[in-house]
Amino acid sequence: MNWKGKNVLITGIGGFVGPYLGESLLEKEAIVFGLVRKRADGVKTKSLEDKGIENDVKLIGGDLTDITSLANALDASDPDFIFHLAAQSFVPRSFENSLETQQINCIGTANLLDAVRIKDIDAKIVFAGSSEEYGLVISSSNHHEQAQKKHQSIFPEVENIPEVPIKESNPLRPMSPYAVSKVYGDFLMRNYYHSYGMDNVVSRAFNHEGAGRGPMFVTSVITNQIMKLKFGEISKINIGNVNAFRDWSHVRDIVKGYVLLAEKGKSGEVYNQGSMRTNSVLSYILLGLKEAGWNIDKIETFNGEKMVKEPVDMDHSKIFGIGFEKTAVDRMMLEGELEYTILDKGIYAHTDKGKIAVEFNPERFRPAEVPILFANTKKIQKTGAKIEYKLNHIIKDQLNYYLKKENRL
Ligand SMILES: C[C@H]1O[C@H](OP(=O)(O)OP(=O)(O)OC[C@H]2O[C@@H](n3cnc4c(=O)[nH]c(N)nc43)[C@H](O)[C@@H]2O)[C@@H](O)[C@@H](O)C1=O
Repeated sequence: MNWKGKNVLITGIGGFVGPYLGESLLEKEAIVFGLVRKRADGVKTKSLEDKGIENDVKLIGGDLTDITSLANALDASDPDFIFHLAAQSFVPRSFENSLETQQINCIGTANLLDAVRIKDIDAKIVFAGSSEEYGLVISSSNHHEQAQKKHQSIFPEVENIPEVPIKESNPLRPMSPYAVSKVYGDFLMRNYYHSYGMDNVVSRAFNHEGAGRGPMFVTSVITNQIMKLKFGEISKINIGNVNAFRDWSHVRDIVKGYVLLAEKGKSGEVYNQGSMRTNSVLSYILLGLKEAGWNIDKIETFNGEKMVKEPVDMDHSKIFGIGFEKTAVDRMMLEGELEYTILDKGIYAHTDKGKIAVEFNPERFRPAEVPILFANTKKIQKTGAKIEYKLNHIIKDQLNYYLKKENRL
């Protein structure tokens, strides 16, 4: 498809993904408009400045919760395509500020859809849904059994049949207000397609990371702390639930997917976006330490219990099709009843440069957790989507970002 001269409106262009998408569409010679929230000191453009595209995108001040501002943004941009990325996207914040999340993510999406409908704008909309919509997913992994049992009471219809890798047809069992808000947007997009013939496509992207990822998300929390360790600014790693598994992609691969969905995605349909690999938070830490120059000999809990018999192959990208039994977390669970020891305290990673403490902080745990996410992306692959970045490339990009002192927090 030729993007030259096409008008594109990106909501949330000032966030993490928006600047990457804006940059990619500018390279294709599209005319990029971006909705940014107005603040007393003007519009927020730091993430666009970091990419050097702040003068190339046409910024429109507005707010999803104010339908008039959306109508104005549609007038100003006359879009052929809309990428609706704007959202309150941090899961813990959605527990603390549930209504704010519903206002922005639910009402905001409804406002955008209605503004497009009422103004009779002929634009294709790509909506940023989320893998969080799947929520409680049944895996065959032993160590998730406890978490699954605990939450099964919320979803009594759950059967114990493994559901990973997760297809688009998987039941949605959202586990946070954020996840519920994305289910709302996902269904409303499709409803407006069925009801009014609007050209709406839903992306359900699994976690995506890279330089500039918000500092509160776990991969930033980890890589920021690893670089601080490296420079002697802290002496240990502070983290929450290391047993969670996520399907982490590079943001650039997901952005390519968004563009392909705009070009080839079918209206009214849903497409997973992810890497088809899954790794634990603990693996991200260990792999991060390795990338930053530490060689890990063994891992043990603070109580001196051994967690792995030998160093683990920490890039699990090849495990698809085999199961997750070979990951560090699974091994430690298979070796004994270590779950509570681990969750309460922490581990030491013994390295060639001394031992590093990884402390599990109960304040970083969530009221409800999504134990595992692992994408089946066969559907989007038919549009030509491919994952190019390996996990260690993503980690390297993030470590390089935090190499700069001014980026470390
Ligand atoms: C696709 C989806 O992706 C993201 O949602 P998320 O998966 O909640 O991302 P996260 O990086 O905050 O957490 C990942 C996992 O890591 C665990 N974890 C442990 N320790 C810490 C910790 O210290 N901080 C954080 N944030 N998480 C921690 C935490 O409990 C969770 O299991 C958003 O972009 C969302 O908008 C979205 O749509």
